[in-house]
Amino acid sequence: MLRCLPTFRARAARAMSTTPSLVQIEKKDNYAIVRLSRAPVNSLNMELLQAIDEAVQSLEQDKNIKGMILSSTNPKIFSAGLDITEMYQPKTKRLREFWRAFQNTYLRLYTTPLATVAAIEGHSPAGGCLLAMCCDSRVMSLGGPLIGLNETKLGIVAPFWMRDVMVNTIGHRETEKMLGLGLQVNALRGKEIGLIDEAVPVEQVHSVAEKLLLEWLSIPSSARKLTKAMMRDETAQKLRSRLDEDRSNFVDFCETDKVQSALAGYLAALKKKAEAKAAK
Ligand SMILES: CC/C=C\CCC/C=C/C(=O)SCCNC(=O)CCNC(=O)[C@H](O)C(C)(C)COP(=O)(O)OP(=O)(O)OC[C@H]1O[C@@H](n2cnc3c(N)ncnc32)[C@H](O)[C@@H]1OP(=O)(O)O
Repeated sequence: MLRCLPTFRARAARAMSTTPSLVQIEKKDNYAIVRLSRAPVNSLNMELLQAIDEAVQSLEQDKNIKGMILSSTNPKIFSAGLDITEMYQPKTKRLREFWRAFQNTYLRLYTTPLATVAAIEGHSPAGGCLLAMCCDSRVMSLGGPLIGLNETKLGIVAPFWMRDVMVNTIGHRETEKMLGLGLQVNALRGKEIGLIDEAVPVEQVHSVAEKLLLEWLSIPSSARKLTKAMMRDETAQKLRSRLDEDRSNFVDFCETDKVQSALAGYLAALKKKAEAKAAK
């Protein structure tokens, strides 16, 4: 048994060195850069959601770390939102675990005492937009990338807590339009409506994100954390008190024929677009 141990350890080490990590953490002096790293588009499957949750939790436990920049290893895509293949033709048990992972990741990121800034270089639809909105500030690159909650365009409905976070960020009327019409906007329009704090050329996204983070970190820490809690706890508590009900609503909705056929159509359209791109 003891003789097996080094072999087992060597295998585990090899596996760890070859399995790409879904989230990369780079620690700086008193903050970390957390890069989503699930090719090709950082679609949020259960494992990526759990990895984000664990990454934030581990940074919260590190006494030297006071803040984080949430970013992507893919400069063209921040995150494509929830992985649609998790919701299409699902197994109920996995679907339930997937939604719980989404709820947990939202609650962790929205209420973390760390100061958080989203550095958005590329597209950020739906669940990607939620991750960005959970941060204290958002910097986005000018030009092509779009951000927004586009769920209605897919024929699905965002849960109340995604709506609440958007209302807290851009107000009721703008949310009504963005959410109802499934709109995605570029950085300039995002800045006009308060969804984005800074719209800058792509090469400046990280330096401006760092500047914003340092501004948050210049505030006396306990005052900053208590104020964040005061602003956000009520919204988070609304979901905490209804976790199971929200999950049941999602699972029931997702498993309807109507939603399954909408997801099938959307996946087929994505595939067709990808094939046309590859053929060029
Ligand atoms: C029932 C549910 C009820 C309630 C849930 C409410 C909450 C839902 C939240 C969500 O997040 S839903 C997901 C919404 N996301 C989107 O609409 C984004 C869809 N994707 C795109 O628009 C584009 O892919 C892009 C992100 C702009 C990137 O474009 P690009 O041209 O760079 O890549 P391409 O489109 O070719 O995609 C590459 C590859 O990735 C697959 N893909 C893309 N997005 C997703 C996704 N969200 N889930 C799963 N897979 C995705 C795409 O099909 C291609 O795959 P292929 O290479 O195998 O063809």
